[in-house]
Amino acid sequence: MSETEMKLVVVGAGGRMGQTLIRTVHGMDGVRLHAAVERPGSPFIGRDAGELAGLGAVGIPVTNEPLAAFLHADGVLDFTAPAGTVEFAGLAAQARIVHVIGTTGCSADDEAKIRAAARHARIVKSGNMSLGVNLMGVLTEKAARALAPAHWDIEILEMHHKHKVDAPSGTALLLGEAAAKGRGIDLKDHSVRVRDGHTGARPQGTIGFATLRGGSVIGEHSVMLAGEGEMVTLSHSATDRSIFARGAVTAALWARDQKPGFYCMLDVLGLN
Ligand SMILES: NC(=O)C1=CN([C@@H]2O[C@H](COP(=O)(O)OP(=O)(O)OC[C@H]3O[C@@H](n4cnc5c(N)ncnc54)[C@H](OP(=O)(O)O)[C@@H]3O)[C@@H](O)[C@H]2O)C=CC1
Ligand SMILES: O=C(O)C1=N[C@H](C(=O)O)C[C@H](O)C1
Repeated sequence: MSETEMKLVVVGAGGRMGQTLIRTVHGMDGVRLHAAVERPGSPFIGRDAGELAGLGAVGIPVTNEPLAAFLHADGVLDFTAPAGTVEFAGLAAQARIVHVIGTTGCSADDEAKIRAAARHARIVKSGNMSLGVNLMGVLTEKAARALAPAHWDIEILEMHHKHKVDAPSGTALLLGEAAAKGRGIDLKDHSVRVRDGHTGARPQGTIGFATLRGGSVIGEHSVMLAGEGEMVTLSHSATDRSIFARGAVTAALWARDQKPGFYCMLDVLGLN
């Protein structure tokens, strides 16, 4: 075990991403699992984090005490739920450590609290931590900019597993923000998130979202740019959650050398 290895805490350790993160930290150089956290009352408390993730015992029992876990750590990997993420951002600020946030579905109020915590913590937050989706964001921005004068329509389609609780996905919103940036407009004033009944014709300049849920789909996203008689589609398929976990660990290692502040994956990947 090296002294320079970054000591990481996985919060939401029993979740789909929590277990993937534990396996990924175990398999990557330069990092090691320092603690694993779940909420009080969780059936996972006290279980060995490695056994939970299918690795065999690693000697780290899951705890429900995040502050104690953060105090001697270098960073936190957080794919949980908005209320937990806001709490963990405050604790990461107290501990002056890195907080990598993959949690989606945060409200504007949650975002403001997370940004306030970034005065003391080094926070990296993204609706999608994969290299492929962040590249797709850059391509979407470029395509939207190039096609704006021709008034092509932009629609964003996503599909996820049946357990997902927020919509549109964080990725769909990230891609929508990229399209809006390319067009030089504010997404919140131009997005159409629901269509039902007699909607009337599509208002020009809007960015539409459509959401599908079912089965075990990890994450499918398409940006459709539709003109008269032709269409360009950019798409991304996630076939393994380790793409998000590897991105999160890469973000933690990058943020270790940054000043306190709020960053995104484009900063980490040098795509900004
Ligand atoms: N940015 C990205 O690249 C990605 C983001 N995500 C996002 O990550 C989040 C989690 O996804 P997923 O792993 O599928 O969800 P899961 O429901 O499988 O896992 C979430 C885990 O976090 C736990 N949790 C929730 N609140 C707290 C808290 N306050 N303290 C401690 N533990 C807590 C849950 O416990 P309990 O069950 O008891 O509530 C659960 O074990 C979602 O917001 C999802 O959209 C997912 C993949 C990629
Ligand atoms: O909940 C998920 O599973 C995922 N959530 C993220 C999102 O909301 O975009 C990222 C990924 O698509 C998986």
